[in-house]
Amino acid sequence: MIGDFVKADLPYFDVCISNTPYQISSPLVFRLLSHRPIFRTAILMFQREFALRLVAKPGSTLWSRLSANVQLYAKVDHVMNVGKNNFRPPPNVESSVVRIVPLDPPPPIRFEEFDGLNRIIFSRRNKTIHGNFQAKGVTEMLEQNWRTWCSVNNQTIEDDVNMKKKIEGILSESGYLETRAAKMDVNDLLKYARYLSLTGYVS
Ligand SMILES: C[S@@+](CC[C@H](N)C(=O)[O-])C[C@H]1O[C@@H](n2cnc3c(N)ncnc32)[C@H](O)[C@@H]1O
Repeated sequence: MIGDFVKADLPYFDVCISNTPYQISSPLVFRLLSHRPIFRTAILMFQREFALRLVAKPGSTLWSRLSANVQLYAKVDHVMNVGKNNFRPPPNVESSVVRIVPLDPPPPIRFEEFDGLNRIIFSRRNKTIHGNFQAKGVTEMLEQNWRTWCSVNNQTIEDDVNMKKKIEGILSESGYLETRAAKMDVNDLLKYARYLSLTGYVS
């Protein structure tokens, strides 16, 4: 293609095959997943570590915000290893080819809402959700989201809001208080993100 794949207007396509520089791996994947109409399949080459995070399963050491964000929207498979000695001169890193097949229809949540939750809970993925929501800065951000949500939805805000208590209440209601992101699969995360989004805490 001519131009920057991440920024250019993309024409209709059914299949995408690419071997781009590895520094644009993440924007490339998210550009593809947000593209409409949904394409059929993409065959892409990435640095091995990035590819393994794309396909990582919940509970494994590589399960991360990237794995969850991508697997919410697509089925991802590792197709083959491509060793560095296949190139002249050999690069410093190993490569892998992956296949990305977007889910059609896509899941019923905005990417920003799902990623908003993942950003918080994968920052310390082995801590409990409860622990992560107590982290410095997180309570302030949730309060900001909640206040915006209240004003958009014409909800009255009490004078003396105890945000920590409010968040504790929401977390216990959700049933995920003691769960760790490292162990949550995409369905758990989706359910939880929808819950927080409906109550105004992630946006
Ligand atoms: C590793 S080479 C691969 C060339 C060829 N596709 C192949 O497999 O032999 C990476 C290619 O990606 C192109 N490229 C770099 N940044 C890009 C971007 N942001 N959008 C689209 N193409 C890009 C480069 O111009 C270069 O041709």
